Amino acid sequence: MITLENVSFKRDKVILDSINWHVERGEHWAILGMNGAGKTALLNIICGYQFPSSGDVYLFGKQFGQYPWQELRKRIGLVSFSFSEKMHDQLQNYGIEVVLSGLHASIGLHTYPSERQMHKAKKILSDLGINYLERQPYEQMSQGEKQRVLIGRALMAEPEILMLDEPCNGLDFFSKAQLLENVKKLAEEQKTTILYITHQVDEILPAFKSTLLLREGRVFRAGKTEQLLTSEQLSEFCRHPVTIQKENEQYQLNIDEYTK
Ligand SMILES: Nc1ncnc2c1ncn2[C@@H]1O[C@H](COP(=O)(O)OP(=O)(O)OP(=O)(O)O)[C@@H](O)[C@H]1O
Repeated sequence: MITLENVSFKRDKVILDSINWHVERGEHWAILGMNGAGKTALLNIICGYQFPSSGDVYLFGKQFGQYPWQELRKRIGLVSFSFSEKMHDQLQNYGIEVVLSGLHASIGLHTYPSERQMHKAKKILSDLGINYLERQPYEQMSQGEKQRVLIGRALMAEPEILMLDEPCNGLDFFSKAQLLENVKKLAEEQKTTILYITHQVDEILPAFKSTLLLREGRVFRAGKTEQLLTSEQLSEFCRHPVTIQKENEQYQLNIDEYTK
């Protein structure tokens, strides 16, 4: 579904360095890395918002550069902070309108929705447990509510890949739990492949069976989450001793020096 072969992305410095990565349909991946590791750059390359400096990118079996990427991009739902920053056109819009705008993968609602589309948007809000936001202006929503409405917006076009770029940033623990519950449900439904970017191990849900550890623009490890999220692997990844514990299916990371 997604294949990256020796993909590098350079500006005044190397941002991604010889990335090799393969995602199969139906897999759910967590992409874990520190600030500046290149996680967002990686998503931007896959979506074709940034062009690789070298290497090959394949999406849905098509090679980047050989196919109109804007067509392929429609099959991806992207929820990212930088995107939500561009939502000023939507500020006055109700939750239902924001979700409906996802139909055309564009900002703003350009055509009047059909009854079927309206029904679908309402069902999405209901499935996400946020029907109460249907008639609430986007600008009046909390950060957590905005994020969940934006996930709804991404789902409107029935994406084959759902990319969530640090969706819990800025959320309180309750909003975070609600959002993660939504993501868990989506992952279990298996209708879409999920790529979930985070810096926090406690957001790596059991449904994310695969994890990519990205460090300084390189793949440190990619593989089965349960084999990678160990104290040993993450201490090497962080270049600092850390302890990983798993309680109630949730990973916790403690930085050893500070806890002893
Ligand atoms: N188009 C660009 N031009 C120049 N530098 C860039 C560009 N895109 C990313 N960078 C730089 O590359 C590095 C990786 O950025 P990126 O946003 O991908 O990191 P990240 O892993 O998503 O970080 P964070 O967790 O802080 O969001 C950063 O140092 C960033 O400033």
